[in-house]
Amino acid sequence: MRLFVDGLTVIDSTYLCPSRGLLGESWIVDVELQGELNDEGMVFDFSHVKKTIKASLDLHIDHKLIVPMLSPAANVEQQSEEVVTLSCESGTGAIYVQSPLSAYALLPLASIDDDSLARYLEEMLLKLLPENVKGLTVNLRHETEEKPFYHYTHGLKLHDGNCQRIAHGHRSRIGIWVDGVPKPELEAAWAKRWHDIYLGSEDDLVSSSDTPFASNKGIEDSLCFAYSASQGDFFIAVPKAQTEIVDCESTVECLSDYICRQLSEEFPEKSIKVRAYEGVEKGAITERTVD
Ligand SMILES: Nc1nc2c(c(=O)[nH]1)N=C([C@H](O)[C@H](O)COP(=O)(O)OP(=O)(O)OP(=O)(O)O)CN2
Repeated sequence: MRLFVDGLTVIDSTYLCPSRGLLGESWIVDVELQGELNDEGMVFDFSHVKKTIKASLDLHIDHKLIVPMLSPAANVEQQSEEVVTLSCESGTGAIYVQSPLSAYALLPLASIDDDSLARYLEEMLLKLLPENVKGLTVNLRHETEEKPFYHYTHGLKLHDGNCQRIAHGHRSRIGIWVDGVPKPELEAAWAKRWHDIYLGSEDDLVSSSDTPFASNKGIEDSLCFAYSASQGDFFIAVPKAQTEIVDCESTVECLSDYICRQLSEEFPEKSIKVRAYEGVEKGAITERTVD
């Protein structure tokens, strides 16, 4: 017997890609369980499927920086029991991160893609399921709607949960209307501008000398951001060309307002509406009207 749950949860994380650097991603998770019926006539109660699998994904993968430990490009050093540093000479420049250990998912994989991550999750999650469940298939998918989107990585220092982690991210669609008319060309322009971007707040920008990376290779071509939050101290250095400094926090409300403000400057006589997503099926709307 096979049991399925589509769209069980969404993983919003960032992974290290040796060629493209830090990639914010949102994976919609579908699962299929293969097994025998238990005394209740079920393979596994849906509510337990949801709780068990979501809890494990939240603990081990969601809102983390996912690092393929078997890639020669990923250098991970444990500074103390709690603090870990990542260095990577990526195709887009040098990347350095220092965070609490809990902000990383250090996986025994050579690279991260939908397939390798799904196979890893199958192995990890099957161990949590009852004995009558003999197999598990995980399918990781993305939104299919044909709309421009960007991959962004960020951290919310003021968030009291896991969004404070300095390198987690999302794959996010963007909708723009000018005087009520949809503008696919502006949506595409923002998707291009924020393609594989790190969004750092102006308030968190620091000199490299105020980070543990001061003398690291390629640091002169990087921008550094740092802050302390309830989970610990966070530092990141990202290639300048892959970074945009925003004059606000990077909550989706502030980002949609930021995009709207920039468009209002570009089109001062026009009414603007921005619908910015944070991952899948959620986000914020900002509207500026002119009389
Ligand atoms: N109003 C807002 N709320 C939150 C924002 C935000 O910008 N505006 N941002 C975040 C985080 O950045 C986070 O990455 C969002 O992830 P989300 O999946 O929604 O968070 P949860 O893990 O709590 O939700 P689940 O989907 O149940 O995993 C948080 N909030």
